[in-house]
Amino acid sequence: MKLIDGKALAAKMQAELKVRVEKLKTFGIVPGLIVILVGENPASQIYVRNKERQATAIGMKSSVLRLPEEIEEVELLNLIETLNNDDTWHGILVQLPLPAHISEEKVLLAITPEKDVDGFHPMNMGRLWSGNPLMIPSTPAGIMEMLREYHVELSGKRAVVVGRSNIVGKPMAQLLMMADATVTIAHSRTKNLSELTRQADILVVAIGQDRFIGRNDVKEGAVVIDVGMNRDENGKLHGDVDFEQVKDIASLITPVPGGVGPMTITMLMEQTLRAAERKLK
Ligand SMILES: NC(=O)C1=CN([C@@H]2O[C@H](COP(=O)(O)OP(=O)(O)OC[C@H]3O[C@@H](n4cnc5c(N)ncnc54)[C@H](OP(=O)(O)O)[C@@H]3O)[C@@H](O)[C@H]2O)C=CC1
Ligand SMILES: Nc1nc(=O)c2c([nH]1)NC[C@@H]1CN(c3ccc(C(=O)N[C@@H](CCC(=O)O)C(=O)O)cc3)C=[N+]21
Ligand SMILES: [Mg+2]
Repeated sequence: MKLIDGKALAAKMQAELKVRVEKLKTFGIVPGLIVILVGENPASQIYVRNKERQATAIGMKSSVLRLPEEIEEVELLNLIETLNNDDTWHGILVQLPLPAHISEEKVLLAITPEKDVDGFHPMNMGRLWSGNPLMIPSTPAGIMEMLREYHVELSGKRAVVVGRSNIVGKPMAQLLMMADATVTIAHSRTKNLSELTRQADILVVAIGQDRFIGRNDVKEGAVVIDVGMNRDENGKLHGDVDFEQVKDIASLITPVPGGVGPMTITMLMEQTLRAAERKLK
């Protein structure tokens, strides 16, 4: 078994991003990412702090707007409209999930697709699925970078993605398909899931179920990508894959933490930088 070190790859990419940021600054453009955080979700607080730290570390401008849980939907929509027209910000990210009284769909539609660094706007989703992407969701984008870095061959390989969310499972499947893998998407209603996952050369798991995938669910030599982030009662983080059970079966495997998570944040920075670089053209 070999570990896919997401943390190390993220650090390497950050150094490259820093050079691009400096270059852009010589043209008078400071790339900026603004994150909107509604309410007090403790997990979100951590991610948002990590994003701010990383943006600052590579020389980007970054700010977090912390809004009260009770904010009205229309206020949030107005704020997004203001940010859409503010040249300081090349990327706008609204941290999910949102409180129940705010429509996620309306909020995602309000962000101008050019600044939608998450790639969640229907136009960006549509562009990805039609094979002409503008912004790519950062978690699957980071996974593709990891597969590239570790020279994982995808063409003609059998890939199984477990989970069909708009932010991870679906875009992941499309990126793998664009790389010529044969892709199957599984979800909570899939029958004989284990039989399916055991056929995967590349197995991506994004379901939010603590250590759900075990030794009998993985083919010998498979590449296993674990997106899950599950915190146990002691505050310890676990993936959707039982790392201890699977590590000696997989040829390559991502740990949690230190795998997909750090790459997600770095790819967000990359998309923001790309949005800013487009201003030069
Ligand atoms: N490291 C990172 O950068 C990120 C990590 N995450 C983590 O990844 C996980 C998934 O996130 P997200 O995609 O947003 O989750 P969602 O809750 O939006 O989607 C979960 C998906 O998993 C499926 N699912 C749930 N239980 C099972 C099961 N027992 N068997 C098969 N499929 C199942 C669901 O099926 P159905 O559609 O039928 O309900 C659904 O499609 C979470 O742990 C999250 O914290 C998320 C984003 C980024
Ligand atoms: N609009 C929006 N965009 C997102 O990209 C988005 C979101 N909403 N909502 C929540 C999910 C989750 N997510 C993670 C980012 C980084 C880590 C990360 O850095 N994880 C570290 C550990 C962090 C820790 O210790 O808690 C690791 O895996 O090593 C994890 C999860 C982004 N998300
Ligand atoms: Mg979710």
